[in-house]
Amino acid sequence: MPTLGVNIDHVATIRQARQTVEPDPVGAAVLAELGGADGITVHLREDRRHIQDRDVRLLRETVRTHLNLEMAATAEMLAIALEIQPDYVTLVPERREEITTEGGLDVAGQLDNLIQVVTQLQGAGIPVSLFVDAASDQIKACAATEAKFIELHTGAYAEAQSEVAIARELEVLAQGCTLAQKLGLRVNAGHGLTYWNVYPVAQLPGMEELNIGHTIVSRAVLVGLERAVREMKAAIRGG
Ligand SMILES: CC(=O)[C@@H](O)[C@H](O)COP(=O)(O)O
Ligand SMILES: NCC(=O)COP(=O)(O)O
Repeated sequence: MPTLGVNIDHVATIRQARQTVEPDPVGAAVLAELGGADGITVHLREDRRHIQDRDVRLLRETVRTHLNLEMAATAEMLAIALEIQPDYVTLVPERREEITTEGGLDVAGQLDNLIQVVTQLQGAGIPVSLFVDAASDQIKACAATEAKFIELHTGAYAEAQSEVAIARELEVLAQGCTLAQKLGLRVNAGHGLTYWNVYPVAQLPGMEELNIGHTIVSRAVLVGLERAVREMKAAIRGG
């Protein structure tokens, strides 16, 4: 059964709506861990629309499970990661105009750059995960970078409407999961997962960790973060 990385980006979204100091993502991480989170994930975006550098620095000191820093593969973010030393880094694509992450990282199209970034991070003792679509060319390119993990982008599965489309997208994820493991990659997944669609993804053989944020924070606004995390852990178990 996969573990749960709770992405607390959107706690910071509420804070940034007023450019104020609450709710504090650092406090949210404590409550998420009390609710059973196996890790904390934050996306330090180039535009700082939600998580701030201050949040990442404090989370490094306070997170008791593991801290996963999502970031673009840029010189700025590489320097921050090497300084703060998260438990692992997930390299994700970023476009300023996007509402949220729209697709997987094009590893095949920027292999030389990503090999350099992965080598520097893992050389500094920080394992790297690459956030990719479950496309065989992308997964093969991930293996070429010698990154330890991939994170399968579950957006297409989450957005599928019909039973046929859901089944098709789940099969794509399953094939990607199998190929990745054959190539020696460890497999995580995330993006758009909810209490209602998470269980089939959790069931994929070899799935290690699910990174889930928006749906948990959405529920937490109504019932509290500890309970929202506890209920997501149960949903992952099929409860
Ligand atoms: C990579 C991914 O799917 C999310 O973890 C990412 O954080 C989405 O960006 P926002 O949190 O800004 O929506
Ligand atoms: N990488 C996925 C993640 O961290 C959370 O994505 P979402 O659940 O907020 O869509």
